[in-house]
Amino acid sequence: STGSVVTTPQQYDVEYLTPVTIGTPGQNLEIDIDTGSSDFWVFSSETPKSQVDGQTCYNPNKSSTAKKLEGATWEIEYGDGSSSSGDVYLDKVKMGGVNFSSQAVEVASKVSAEFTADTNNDGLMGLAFGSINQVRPQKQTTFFENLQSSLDKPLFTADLKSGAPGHFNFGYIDKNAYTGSITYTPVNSTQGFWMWTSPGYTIGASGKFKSSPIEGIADTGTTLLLLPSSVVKAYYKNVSGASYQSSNGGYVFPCDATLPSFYVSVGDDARIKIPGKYMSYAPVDSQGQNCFGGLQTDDGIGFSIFGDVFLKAAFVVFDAGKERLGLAAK
Ligand SMILES: N#Cc1c(N)n[nH]c1N1CCCC1
Repeated sequence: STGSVVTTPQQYDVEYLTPVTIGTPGQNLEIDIDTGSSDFWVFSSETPKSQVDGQTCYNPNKSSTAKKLEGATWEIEYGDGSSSSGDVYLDKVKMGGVNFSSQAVEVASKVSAEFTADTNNDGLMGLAFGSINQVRPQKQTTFFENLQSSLDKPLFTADLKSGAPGHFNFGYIDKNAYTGSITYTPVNSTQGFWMWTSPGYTIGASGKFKSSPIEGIADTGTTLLLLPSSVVKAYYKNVSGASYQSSNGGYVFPCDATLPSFYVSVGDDARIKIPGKYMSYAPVDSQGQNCFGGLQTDDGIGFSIFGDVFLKAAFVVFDAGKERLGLAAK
């Protein structure tokens, strides 16, 4: 089998939302596919009304195929401090034309304010590795892991775009979705993530390559590109008026500043070009005078995060069959 589903950016490409259908009859939700976590959880009939602000809620009591996973509970806290928790049902899940009949659907009986405020987002589908799933007493496998053996190829691809809809595809590589060739690099999944190491980077079209291994995760659920502070400092030295502003929580610069492109090396002789315009995320003031950088530090995380600012510059193959990540220009 193969599947393909459209994913649509929200304002400033802060996140990408993807349609999914749960249960019988189908209940349609919009979720955030997150390759940086491994739980599929949704707003539900069990989420307190005070914590719901327009989200679509999955109601297992209205699904003839829903089965409660007795005794199972889950709770998750993300790196940004947001969190959610609840219990678990098994139900049919369909996305992009592929379906799995007994997917663990983690229904939220509590969500933090960040999720309540994210009014178009009905939940998260984690597509990292099941080893970091938060359901107890028994961890659950992800939607992709459940599909894997029935897919034509044991992989999925992400084609996120700047300010336009893109696609997640399952089980095949769309040759029309990228240019040139795909460079593959090993994935270390021991921490449960799609973790890989870039050999280094280049700042600007005429910049010199800096050999400096950067270990990080390919994470569609993180908006920005989070790299070591030495790299980030070196980049913003090239941006006039840029400074680290603790009040804004990161590097800020005049919105009319010229931003150099940033090249992330992959394997021995390939690199992904992030255009300068992707390196500006959003205005920090209502006048639109100063802008928050799309590149910020990975301080305190323990590894770098190749989030949407990077991923939307590439065609990305998440190849579980060969434990590798493929990257191509597009
Ligand atoms: N923090 C964080 C984070 C991450 N590193 N991957 N996905 C994350 N989130 C998904 C929804 C909220 C945060």
